[in-house]
Amino acid sequence: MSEQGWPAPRVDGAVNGTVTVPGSKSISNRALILAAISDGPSHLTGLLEARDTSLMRSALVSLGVGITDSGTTVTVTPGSLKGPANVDCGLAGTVMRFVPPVAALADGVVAFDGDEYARERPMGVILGALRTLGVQIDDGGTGRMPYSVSGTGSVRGGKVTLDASGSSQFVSALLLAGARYDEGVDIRHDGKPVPSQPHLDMSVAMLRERGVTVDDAEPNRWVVAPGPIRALDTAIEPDLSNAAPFLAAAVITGGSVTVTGWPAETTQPGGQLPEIFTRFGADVTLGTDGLTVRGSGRVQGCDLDLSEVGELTPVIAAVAAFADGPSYLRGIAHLRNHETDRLAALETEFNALGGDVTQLDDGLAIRPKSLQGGLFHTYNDHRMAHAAAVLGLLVDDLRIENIGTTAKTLPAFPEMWSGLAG
Ligand SMILES: O=C(O)C1=C[C@@H](OP(=O)(O)O)[C@@H](O)[C@H](O)C1
Ligand SMILES: C=C(OP(=O)(O)O)C(=O)O
Repeated sequence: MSEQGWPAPRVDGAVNGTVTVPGSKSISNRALILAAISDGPSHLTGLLEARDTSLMRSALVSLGVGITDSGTTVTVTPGSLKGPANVDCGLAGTVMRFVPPVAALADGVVAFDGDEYARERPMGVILGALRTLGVQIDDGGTGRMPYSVSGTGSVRGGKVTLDASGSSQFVSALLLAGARYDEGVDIRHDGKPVPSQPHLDMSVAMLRERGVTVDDAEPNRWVVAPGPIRALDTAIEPDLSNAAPFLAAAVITGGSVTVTGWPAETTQPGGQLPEIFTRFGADVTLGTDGLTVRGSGRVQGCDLDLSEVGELTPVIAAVAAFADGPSYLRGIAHLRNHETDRLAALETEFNALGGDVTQLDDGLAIRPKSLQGGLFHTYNDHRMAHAAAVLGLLVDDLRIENIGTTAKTLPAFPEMWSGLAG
């Protein structure tokens, strides 16, 4: 199977159906982190069960946090944080960036490592910021994995200036733990714009829901007051970014797909999917049964700024490959720092099927061409696999190398996809 790849289902008509996706990765891992450093036990329902959340759970347990399952409820009980501990980050940005600021509150040494490619993902900005806030860190001067955090049981905190143009996760990481620092945190961003604004809003909203005072009124500045984080029983929203490939199937085949449980309001980047798919020419409605996307049978080329919703890019690129004219996806230079260099990977893999994709300084130009089948490489990137599956609906004999990489955020993806399109 691995050399041959997973045969992507090919359809010769409209894809129609209803899909229920599990919990949001980004909300799940924030809920786990915040519960772990809050003032009492929290009960979480709808928590995502996938590689990234399992790595987060193991990391927190290794620091002394209690996490137990009872039916569909996960109970997180804060404990006194301590090392020594070893944290496996896998390829999860939310683990490699969000856990070090928490480990800094532990008493003892916490060592971090991860997948081979995790060593390529930038860490220097967040490690440097933590040093400024009084934390001792050893990364051998590399600004990358592996690194260790030597905690003393408390962190001074205070003012820090950083360049978060490479990833919003550098800011979110400090926001999530900052209330537990003696002086809180006062973060200023200095550099090109910070991407992924919805994810920053998500961090701020989840802190406020737990009684933390966060001032983000001034652009590029976030001030978190020191104080307790209240425990909170909460239900996690479905992962709207993981809903994207299923909805895209309707857009490109002229079908109709409903995703259940779509929130009326959300801080997830997927909240922008209705607008994006409308731009491509689909009809989108939000009803009591969920969000329904209906393809019109025609996909319009688009010029889109995806800087706020970068993680949606691979699936959007796949939709653009079937448009009636060129598309330009902009504002996403930071995707070169994701699970793989997504701009290079999309260019290489689409073009290997006969496509015409070129990298821009900050994005991709996609000129639709007739595609032929072949083995699509995923580079251990779940969203490359989603993009390939979308292409495979309308391309003969497309095979996906390492479909198992979808386990990062949606282990059931192959069965769910076959169920909808097979
Ligand atoms: O905070 C988060 O949960 C995330 C922030 C974003 O990171 P970048 O700002 O690095 O793109 C996003 O792409 C990632 O999938 C999840
Ligand atoms: C960029 C992503 O993940 P991570 O949380 O590992 O940065 C993603 O899921 O698209």
